[in-house]
Amino acid sequence: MSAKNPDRVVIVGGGTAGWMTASYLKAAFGDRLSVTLVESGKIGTIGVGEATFSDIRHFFEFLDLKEEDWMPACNATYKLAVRFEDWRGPGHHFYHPFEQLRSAGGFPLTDWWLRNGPSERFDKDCFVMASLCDNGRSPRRLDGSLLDQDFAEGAGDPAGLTMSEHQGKTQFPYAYHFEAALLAEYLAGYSIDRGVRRIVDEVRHVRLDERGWIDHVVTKEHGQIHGDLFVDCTGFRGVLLNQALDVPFVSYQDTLPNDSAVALQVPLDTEKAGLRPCTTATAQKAGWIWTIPLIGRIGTGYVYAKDYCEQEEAERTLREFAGPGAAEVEANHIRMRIGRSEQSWKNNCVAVGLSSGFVEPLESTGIFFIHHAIEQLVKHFPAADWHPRLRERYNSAVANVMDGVREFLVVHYKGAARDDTRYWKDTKTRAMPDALAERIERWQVQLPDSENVFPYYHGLPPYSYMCVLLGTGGIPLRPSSALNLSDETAARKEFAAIRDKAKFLVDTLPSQYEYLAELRA
Ligand SMILES: Cc1cc2nc3c(=O)[nH]c(=O)nc-3n(C[C@H](O)[C@H](O)[C@H](O)COP(=O)(O)OP(=O)(O)OC[C@H]3O[C@@H](n4cnc5c(N)ncnc54)[C@H](O)[C@@H]3O)c2cc1C
Ligand SMILES: N[C@@H](Cc1c[nH]c2cc(Cl)ccc12)C(=O)O
Repeated sequence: MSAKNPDRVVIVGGGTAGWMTASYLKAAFGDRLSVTLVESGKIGTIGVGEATFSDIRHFFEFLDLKEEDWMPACNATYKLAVRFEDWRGPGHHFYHPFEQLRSAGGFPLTDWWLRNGPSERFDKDCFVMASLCDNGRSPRRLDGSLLDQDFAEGAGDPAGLTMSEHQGKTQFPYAYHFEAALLAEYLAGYSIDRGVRRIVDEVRHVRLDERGWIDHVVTKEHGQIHGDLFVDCTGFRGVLLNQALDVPFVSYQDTLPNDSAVALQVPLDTEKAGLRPCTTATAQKAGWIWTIPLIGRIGTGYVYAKDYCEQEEAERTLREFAGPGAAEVEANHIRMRIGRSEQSWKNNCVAVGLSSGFVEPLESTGIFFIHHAIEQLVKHFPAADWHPRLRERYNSAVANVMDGVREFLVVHYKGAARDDTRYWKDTKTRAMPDALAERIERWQVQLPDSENVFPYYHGLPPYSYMCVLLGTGGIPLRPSSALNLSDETAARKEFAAIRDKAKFLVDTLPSQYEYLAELRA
């Protein structure tokens, strides 16, 4: 056992996970930590991964990066919500926004809405963001100020807290869309400027010592690369953790059958088309299509289950959906490994990114998983004794985040009212994660709250569950019985205030295109 604290990190993989890890570790430990990143020049990155959680702002803040520093370089746009289309039935849409749910008389507005909502749109009645999305508004004014002082940036949040310690405080009003490859490139420049050594080469062998810990990796042209801690960012291959250290992979496929995707990058005249400030997930016969508006192009892709749809049919469906602008664009077909490694940290090897785990991008969680993993790695960084408790706590936090998100995604399918194809019919009878069936039973009598959703931190607050259940429409819900005896004056006032604020914001905010054109000028 080494007598010194580990201070040499070797990262294998140069995708979003690799460069997010390298840049964050450098920002955390500076020159006290040596970081080497090895990435193959021949094995491509996954090439997708463009929408995020709002928490990602803490990543950029930690690196001391402002929006004007990185957004133009990554063709980035704002994301106020996910817009779900055709999940309840043809022509229906609803939003899952970045906006705290208000209460009246001690009960969430959604309870009051179920009892006697002002309209058939719970999202427009309970959240201002739904109106901003419907009208293509920017979350910032042309002077750069945020849309509303209610969303004060970081108000009262001490700097440096991890995401899990932020949840439940001010819900920041937006996330981002960006070109994954451009972000990786930007972070590579940031990292190399701060002393990260980049080696473009393929790792051919992983050499273990007598304890089964990684002693070094052997590359094709740069020989042996030694280190103390090895970070596996090799994507779905899991070259270090799953292959060399033989850590099993726990599949989620029995509950989430979507295992394939086909993606297109469709050129876009942004000025002519405008910029919808949200990700769109449009339900299809055997899955759903994502639409992510970027500067200059639309990122779009069909996530589907190969047991219900051949890849040729999936590509045809996507091309028809994307329209003539996609005619000359090459399709990127992807097989997705759905699930997580049994443990993401074994001995002196930590997996971050697809090598650690992945679920379909329905709620844009891949980069959230990376960010969470890196924060937790810093929080549990080993000392000379490599205390196993640190690894155990890390593995538990990472496993819970992925298991919790998996459960949240299953709720989308269990709740989807549409049942027009074998795929959608099967969603209702498919296996569920343990305890979810009981949770769904309870939600039909008492809406989701902090006591009856997945019990460990997984990045999603109870109101996210409310949005999905109310939006998909397939699970019968009812308001708290206490409202039968409650005065609804306060709720009526709250609904009126939301309606008035939404109208004011739509009337006074610039379009997203107008704001970003200024930012890029
Ligand atoms: C269809 C799809 C849509 C997605 N959409 C989103 C989204 O909207 N939002 C989101 O947050 N996430 C999304 N994701 C997830 C996101 O793409 C990934 O989390 C992110 O790109 C991280 O990928 P990675 O760096 O782990 O792996 P990769 O991008 O696959 O990178 C792997 C790296 O390892 C290197 N490598 C592999 N083997 C070796 C070797 N032997 N030697 C040296 N180098 C090696 C490769 O060269 C590459 O650099 C999506 C994923 C898929 C599949
Ligand atoms: N911590 C997450 C939770 C969240 C709250 N609203 C949304 C909406 C969507 Cl589309 C994803 C995630 C979330 C965050 O603040 O990003």
